[in-house]
Amino acid sequence: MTNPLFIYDTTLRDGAQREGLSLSLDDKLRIARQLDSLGIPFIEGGWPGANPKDVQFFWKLQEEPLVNSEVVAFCSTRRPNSKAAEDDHLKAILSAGTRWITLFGKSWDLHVTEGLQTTSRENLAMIEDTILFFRSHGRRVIYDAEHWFDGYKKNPDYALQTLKTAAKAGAEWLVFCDTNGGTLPHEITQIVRDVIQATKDLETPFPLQFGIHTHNDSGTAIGNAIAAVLEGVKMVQGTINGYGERCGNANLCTLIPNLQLKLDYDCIGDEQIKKLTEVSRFVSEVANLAPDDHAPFVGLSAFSHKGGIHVSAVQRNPLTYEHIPPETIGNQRRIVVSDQAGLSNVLAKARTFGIDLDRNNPTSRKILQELKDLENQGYQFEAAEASFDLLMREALGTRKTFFTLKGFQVHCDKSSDETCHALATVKVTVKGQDILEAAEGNGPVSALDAALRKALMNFYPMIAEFQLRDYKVRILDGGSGTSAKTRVLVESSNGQQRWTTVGVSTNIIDASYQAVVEGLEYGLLLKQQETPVSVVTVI
Ligand SMILES: CC(=O)SCCNC(=O)CCNC(=O)[C@H](O)C(C)(C)COP(=O)(O)OP(=O)(O)OC[C@H]1O[C@@H](n2cnc3c(N)ncnc32)[C@H](O)[C@@H]1OP(=O)(O)O
Ligand SMILES: CC(=O)C(=O)O
Repeated sequence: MTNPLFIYDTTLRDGAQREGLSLSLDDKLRIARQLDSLGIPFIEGGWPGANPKDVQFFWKLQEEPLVNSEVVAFCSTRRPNSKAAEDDHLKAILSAGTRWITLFGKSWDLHVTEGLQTTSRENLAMIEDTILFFRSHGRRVIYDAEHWFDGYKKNPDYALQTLKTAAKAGAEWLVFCDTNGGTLPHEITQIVRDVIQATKDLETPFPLQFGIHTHNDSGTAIGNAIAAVLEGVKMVQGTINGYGERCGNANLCTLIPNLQLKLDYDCIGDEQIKKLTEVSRFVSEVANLAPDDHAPFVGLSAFSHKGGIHVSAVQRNPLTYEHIPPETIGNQRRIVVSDQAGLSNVLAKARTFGIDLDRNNPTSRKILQELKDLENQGYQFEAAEASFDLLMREALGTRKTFFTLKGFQVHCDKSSDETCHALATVKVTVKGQDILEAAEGNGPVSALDAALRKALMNFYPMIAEFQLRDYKVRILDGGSGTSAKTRVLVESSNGQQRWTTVGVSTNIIDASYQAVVEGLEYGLLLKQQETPVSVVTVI
């Protein structure tokens, strides 16, 4: 490593302080193993003693240790007017069995007097005593200087005393924390520069190393961390997907590529950085939070091209509209079709569907025109690529007819016990036979879906595997009241793949019907397809 930078992940501790995020013991262990495989040097696992789950987490890792990463226990300094050696909270930290402990202490005198309700002198004693206690038990200490920047701005002399106390007591890393997230990058630059200068001649048991821990309350967590790195800090703390207290922490999925690919620091291996997108999505899945499609580097849309001008150019040379090759961090380029499209979008999309289409084929323009006309009527194909694939096949005369719809009826009634019942009847022609089927459902769409499946099941038994996974409705021109147009997006699945179809009508049942029918048709088409097409998401 020529330019090492130590990444410190706190997803399992500060990340878990995000409102709405709750990780079970098993979730924490699964995430830790992913971070380990990513080669993150330090993983903060939690605060042993704060809750039973965090205690068990460390015990489990003692049984099956991580391979690449150091797991770190987190805690505060001892309580005021006590002894570290007699503090049960600190004993619980030792029992976690980690080599490294991260200890946070107060840098801001306001927190000492108001938060801890103690004296400035006692706070220094708490920092020193706790670090000496851990060192006497052979532990290595990272010192998180909580509220560093706010404390330094208000009372630089006292803030420096706290930091020097930690360094002299034997903390190996001093981490500047922007705990309230209110600091801006130019302030970080100046303060980090001044403090490194002010401590350069300090006599300490270990050579001093500095770190940075930023929060995103001002939207500058990434810029702040980079500013500190450019001033010489060698540890960067953050979380996967930027999860964390309030507005979150510095997002490691953004920081790592910036530091490694643009600033040439060695953070994780070149092969491991290719797993970043996968790890980001894995963590959001385990955390049960929808992934941010527009997240830099790892978001689904981070390398999606929608405007026709962009698509045309990016196909000639990706550098025209991409800041890095998406594969570097395991993401991929996507071409989106919409009313912003040009012929380039249509041709690129055709290729991903396995359809042979070129610029000189007059059908290409016809498809583009139809796309724009339908989008003008309210269809949205960027979210419903399966319907766009069917539209192309229709235009080219290659759309296969699995069944022909003759019509449907839906009855809904609400009984005196307040429950709603729906009954749907469908008429279809399949392989030359006319079929009439009826089914009930808890609503008109589920009744229609059930009746259609019943009608088709004998001819296409694979329909039993298909599921309607998601159903989204949007009113397009709300000002028109009950005659407004409705767009329905239906996501279907066959257990291995997912695809989305769209329907638009002034009647919500008709719009749903179009989307459900195309969903079934596309599922049947996929079963016939020899090679998988990229319109579907592999589950
Ligand atoms: C900047 C950060 O993110 S720090 C991490 C914050 N994370 C968390 O708080 C999550 C885990 N915390 C917990 O489970 C609990 O708060 C515990 C177990 C730590 C403490 O619980 P309790 O004993 O019930 O105390 P409570 O949460 O009400 O208050 C915090 C106490 O810690 C004290 N404290 C705060 N910071 C420090 C510090 N650096 N050193 C010593 N004590 C501290 C406070 O003064 C307060 O003490 P008091 O109880 O004597 O008033
Ligand atoms: C330690 C920590 O999480 C903070 O100061 O934000």
